[in-house]
Parts: sequence; structure tokens; C-alpha cells
Amino acid sequence: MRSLRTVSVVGCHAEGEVGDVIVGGVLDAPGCSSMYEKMQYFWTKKDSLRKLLLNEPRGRSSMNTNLVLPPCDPRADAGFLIMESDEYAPMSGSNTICTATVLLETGMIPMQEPVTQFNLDTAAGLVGITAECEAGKCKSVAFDNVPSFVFALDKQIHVPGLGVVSVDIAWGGMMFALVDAGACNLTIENSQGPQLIELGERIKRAVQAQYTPVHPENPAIRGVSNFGWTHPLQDNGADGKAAVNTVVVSPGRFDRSPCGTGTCARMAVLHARGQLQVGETFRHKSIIGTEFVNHIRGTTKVGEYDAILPTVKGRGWITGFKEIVLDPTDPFPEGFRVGDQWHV
Ligand SMILES: O=C(O)[C@H]1NCC[C@@H]1O
Repeated sequence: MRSLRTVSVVGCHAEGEVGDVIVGGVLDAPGCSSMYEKMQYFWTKKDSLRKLLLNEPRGRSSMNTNLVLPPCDPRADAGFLIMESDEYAPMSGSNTICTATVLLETGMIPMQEPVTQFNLDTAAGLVGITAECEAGKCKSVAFDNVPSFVFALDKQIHVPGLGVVSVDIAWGGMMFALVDAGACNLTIENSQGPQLIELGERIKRAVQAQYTPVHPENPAIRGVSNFGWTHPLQDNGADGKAAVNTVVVSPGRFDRSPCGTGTCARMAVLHARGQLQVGETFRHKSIIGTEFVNHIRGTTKVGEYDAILPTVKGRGWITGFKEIVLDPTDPFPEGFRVGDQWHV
């Protein structure tokens, strides 16, 4: 067998969402002073790597791959970049949990039981990790995400073929448009999958055409890229507050996890509406019934915006160890997408 390149990958999922982790075979981005610059380097100069790994036949529509790199922030123990099907994400919750789990369980970051704490550098900023560890297993990963905030509540968006829809727009490490599923006569369940996907993508495109949020600290981060369907918040007393959601990840498939960045965007919206206070437990559930357990640590400001400091906790599991290769005669060096599985 011949190979143009070999990439070492540890397979992983967090609460159902695949977040494989590249641990070897890819060199660092040269001359960058931030993870955001490294992200831009890979996106503009090395994007064939993302396509090779995420498109078929090596990938599938519902997966992500993370690239571990040296950090730029001296406070961080490692850096990583997040590759998704249609973009590099500045930050991602499920991918942070996968990356932290792999770093600890492969020994790239020394595991200390019962708790290991370290920092990861991301394109959105520094993220603090607190991992519960026992007998060599990383049992849970809590991450202190970047400050999250609301751009607009109840933004009235005209959606072709549907009419006016009320949309909340918030940053949680990615830009989200959030819509109450009930307001569109939908329920978050697999039997309504096709409608949730089609309408979610349609509303997202309408938002993109009518409103462009810009991150005040990095104006290059602009525009909504993710759409989330929400169910109303439930108050379960001593067990905390809870809600079901599903995020439609581009180009049109469900996040299998409760979506960490979407969870932070939702907590920012709930806090802005007075429905979730600092310190209260918020259990966010996915379409497959998995859960992130979350809270707001405090509040701050980002530019002119009132922001929350969110913490998200979930679990990751290693699924395998793979050597990805590219034979020089393979006719699909950047893979391909097919209309049965991909919204092409
Ligand atoms: O947990 C999250 O934030 C994400 N999961 C896949 C898509 C989002 O990046």
C-alpha cells in the first residue's frame, strides 16, 4: 500500500456526538500568534485535510474532527482546532469534551485522580477543563466556556413560505439562531426529523439574509452558522431546571449531543429573560436523550453586551484508534457527499 499521507486519529464521542481527535501526522500552523490565526491557516491553506476526514468515504455527515496543536496562550496546556462538515468552529462543547477525554486517556495530558484541571486554547479563547477521573477513565468533563451573550431576543424574521418567526440570536462559542419548536407546530422527536431539518435550515438561511451578528472582540466572527430548536424550560425543583433541544448542524443534520455551544447560547437567553439565575442547575437534553449538566458561574461584559460565564458538563468515550491514509490513486482525495445522507 502507498499513502500520500497518514493521519493518526483517536475516535471519540461525547453524549452521542462524534468528535474524533487527530493526535499525529499533521504539522502545526507556522507563524501564528493565536488559535484563531491557526484556524484561518488550516481553513484557507489546508482545507483538504478537513474534507478528507469528514466527507465520505472516511467520514459521514454526523461527525467532527479535532486537531490537537501547541497552544498560543501561555496559560494553556494544549490547543485544538474544531473541524465540522461546513466550517471550522471557533469553539464546540461536544468536541471540547472529546478532546479533553482523549488527551487524558492517552496520557498526552497527565491524569490526576480524582480531578484533573487544565486549560485548552481554542479559536474562541481560553477554556478551563475540570475532569473527574477514576481508575484511568475520564468520567466527566466540565468546561468553563468563553463568555456567552444575547444579540437579540424575539427578532422578527420573515421566512419564505412560513411567515414571520420569532428568533433569539446568541453567541455561545458559535453563533446561534434559536426558535421554539412549538411556535412552528413541531415537537423535538425523531419522527419529525425531516420537518425539523428542512425548516431549521430554511429559518437559518432567512436569518443569515436579514441579520448579521458580529462578535465585538473579534469582528471576523460574524453571522449565524447554527440553528437550534428549543422546548420550554421546565422547573424540576431540587433537580434543577431542564429543557430539550436539538441543534441543526450544517449542512442539515442533528447534533447527537445536547450541543455545548448551543447550551451556552440558550443559558444566555434564559438568563436575559430572567428564567435562569447564576448557580442554578440547567439540564439540557439532546434528541437521543443524552444530557449536559450546566450552570452559570457569574456574569461579565463583552463589549456592550451583558454576558454570562457558562459551565457545561458531559461525558466522552473513546471508540477506536485509526490510521487514516490517502492512496495516490484514490479518485476522491477530498471525499464526496451524496444526497441520501447530505443536504447537498
Ligand atoms: O457541542 C457543540 O457545541 C457542538 N456539537 C457539534 C456541533 C457543535 O459544535
